[in-house]
Amino acid sequence: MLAMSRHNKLFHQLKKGKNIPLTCIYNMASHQSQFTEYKDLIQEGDLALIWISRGNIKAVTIDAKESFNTRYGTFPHKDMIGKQYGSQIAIRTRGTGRFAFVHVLQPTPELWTLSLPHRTQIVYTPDSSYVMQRMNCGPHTRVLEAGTGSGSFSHAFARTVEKLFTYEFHPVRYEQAMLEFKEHGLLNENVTITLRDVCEDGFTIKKGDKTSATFDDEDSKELEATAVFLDLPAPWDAIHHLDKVIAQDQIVSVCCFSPCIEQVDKTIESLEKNGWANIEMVEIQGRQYESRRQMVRSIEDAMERCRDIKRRKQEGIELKRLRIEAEHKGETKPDSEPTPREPFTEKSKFNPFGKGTRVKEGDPNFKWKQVTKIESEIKSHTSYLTFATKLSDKSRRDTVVQ
Ligand SMILES: C[S@@+](CC[C@H](N)C(=O)[O-])C[C@H]1O[C@@H](n2cnc3c(N)ncnc32)[C@H](O)[C@@H]1O
Repeated sequence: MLAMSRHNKLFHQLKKGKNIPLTCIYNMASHQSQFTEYKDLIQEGDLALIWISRGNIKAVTIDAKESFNTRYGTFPHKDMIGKQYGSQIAIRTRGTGRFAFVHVLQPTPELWTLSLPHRTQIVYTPDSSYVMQRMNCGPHTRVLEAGTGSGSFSHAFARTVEKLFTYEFHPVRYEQAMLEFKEHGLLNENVTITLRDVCEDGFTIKKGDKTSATFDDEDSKELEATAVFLDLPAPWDAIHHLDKVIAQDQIVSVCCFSPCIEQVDKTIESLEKNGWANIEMVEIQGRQYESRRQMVRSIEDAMERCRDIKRRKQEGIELKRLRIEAEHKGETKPDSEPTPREPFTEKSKFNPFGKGTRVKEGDPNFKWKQVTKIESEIKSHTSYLTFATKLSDKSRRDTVVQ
């Protein structure tokens, strides 16, 4: 059995549609976020990501009494405790007695994106990293995100920005994301999640709303957002609500993530109508670049190749003539075959244009240059990214200018 933390148990209950009181979520043992604080050693209670193979990473809560099961065998958590994050843990496999191993990794937003439980489509790192740098996200950025979905992008924002206000209108997804953020120590840090249809009701967070925000004397939260990320089916319906909640005296960036060009069209229309500027649409296309060595060929090689073609042609003509003659004489084979050709070059019949003896890439007997080969297929298109900026208060402030 996989180790089942309290988090996982609550998660299962949520999946079965059971109502879990918020107090229960809040009372869960809170700890510092492993997503923002790095540590060296694996400890009891840690959230660890177990790398089994590329594309197979599992999240577990380390518990000395539990084990991590794979098809190759069982890895007791107690063998992991006290080891450095990144360590390889090996066991003897059942039956064969050979070794099987996993690596225990510290959670990062990038690894979480690869291992999280999918409740929706998610934003992957090639997009999220580009969006964050385009919107100049840093330790002073205050971000509005809708919808939260599976919380993939929320984890990346949470590591970088001052404050993240994320909104989700699906009640079960809201509860699940809230639970996950709490478990990952993000609610204590800089993340607020609110149950909200942002297209209908905008972004303002008030006392009495269903939200993880806590209130002291104030009736509503001051959002003062400087960046907005909308991953919604109809972002154009949310844009007119932004004026109330974005910073007035700073350049605010917005990015809308939409899979269809028709959505981009409607979004741009709404951005223009609501006074957003510098509108630009970007598509991220991911390709693998492979570093290879290519043989450097000289003019002499090319000439030798031409001579070789000519020689082969003449040999072919001669052979054909001999065969016709043999046929006339009623023989099956010609009396004589053309004399064998000379080797192409001194380097043992090597033909630098592909035919003949194969040469291993990098063979020190030949000259090579480093080249890049790209995959012809584009794999990672997920959505179009529409960016825009807005500066609401354009008045000159002499104190700042002086
Ligand atoms: C594609 S998912 C977002 C995935 C997220 N960006 C991630 O990386 O995990 C879109 C989410 O938006 C939510 N949503 C759709 N319309 C909404 C609205 N008007 N207000 C708030 N959330 C909404 C959906 O319930 C869904 O969970």
